[in-house]
Amino acid sequence: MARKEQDVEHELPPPRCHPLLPEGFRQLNTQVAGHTFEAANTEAVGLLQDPSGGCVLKPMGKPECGERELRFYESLAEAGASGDNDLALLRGHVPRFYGPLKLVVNQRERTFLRLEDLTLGMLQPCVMDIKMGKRTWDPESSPRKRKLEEAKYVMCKQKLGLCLPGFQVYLKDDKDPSRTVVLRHGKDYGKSLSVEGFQKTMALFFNANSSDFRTVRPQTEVLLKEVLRQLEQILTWFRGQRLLHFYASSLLICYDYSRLGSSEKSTHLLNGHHFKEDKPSDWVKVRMIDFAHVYPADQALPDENYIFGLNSLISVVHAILHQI
Ligand SMILES: Nc1ncnc2c1ncn2[C@@H]1O[C@H](COP(=O)(O)OP(=O)(O)OP(=O)(O)O)[C@@H](O)[C@H]1O
Ligand SMILES: O=P(O)(O)O[C@@H]1[C@H](O)[C@H](O)[C@@H](OP(=O)(O)O)[C@H](OP(=O)(O)O)[C@H]1O
Repeated sequence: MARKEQDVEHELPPPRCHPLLPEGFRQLNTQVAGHTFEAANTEAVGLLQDPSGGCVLKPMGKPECGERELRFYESLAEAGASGDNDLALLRGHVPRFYGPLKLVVNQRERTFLRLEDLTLGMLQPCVMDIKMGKRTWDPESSPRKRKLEEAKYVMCKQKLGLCLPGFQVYLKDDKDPSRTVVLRHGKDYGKSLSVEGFQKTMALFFNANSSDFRTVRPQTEVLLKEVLRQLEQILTWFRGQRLLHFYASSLLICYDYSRLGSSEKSTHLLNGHHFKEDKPSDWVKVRMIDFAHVYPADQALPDENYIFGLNSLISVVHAILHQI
């Protein structure tokens, strides 16, 4: 049966401008936050998708930010070759990196970072970008940038060490359960959230408010437990490392709504053979993204700023799990 879908919220509309892109590439229509294409400014560039390569392409933006992010991914690649150190262990928590690529976009050559598409294979991708830490300005920020950052997302950021620049979620339409709706919100919504609003939004994102408990609940529980498992692994990494401090970096939580509806083991077709598979990590991904402001750790101290946000996030997800 054909799936019926409908957009219900339009604060964060799907991209409607038409940048000149090289053949085979398209705008990443699951991009929920960050720098985007703009109809009136051909210099503004968002993320691209290379559907044949299974990757997304992130433009290197402001020179110092782009260079820092490239160096970060390159240092991880080098560490990977040399084994079991903190940098090598971090590779499991970030998208795979396939190197830089020059592309001509809007008639100008730009460099992109090729990254694993975290939504790859998801039929109905739910995506949430959560920016981590009370402090989102880096050690080289001007007093002006620092002030700007401190004035944003104030209600959540200062209490939880978290803020919500954007998300999209598939939901069952309350009025017509045979329909699925897509809800998208951007940074204006995130900036308006109180702590309570943040908690409610998280529950909504995990489809944990659904009145359709009988069918949805078992898989919602699987989803929440898997998110917690991946968050705990990231926390373990942060507790052990003294190398890096992450400012204005995000966690991207992605899951496939189409896997939420059934608690039965799903069967997939591979090379004509059906096989059973029920690995939540296949359809739930929590990864660190956005490394434009990663710095060597000050005095080799742990990144308490990030750890504080991560602990809050774990508490919020735990509370949702216990209330379903
Ligand atoms: N590896 C990925 N796979 C899938 N989607 C991604 C990936 N990386 C980024 N995205 C999407 O792109 C968005 C923006 O990513 P990112 O935060 O890296 O960009 P940015 O322009 O540096 O953001 P900011 O303006 O906060 O600095 C994310 O919210 C997410 O929707
Ligand atoms: O959340 P908002 O209000 O969108 O604010 C943006 C956010 O802080 C981004 O992280 C930052 O990009 P960088 O991380 O690349 O600095 C961007 O700076 P910019 O406008 O100078 O690009 C800000 O505008």
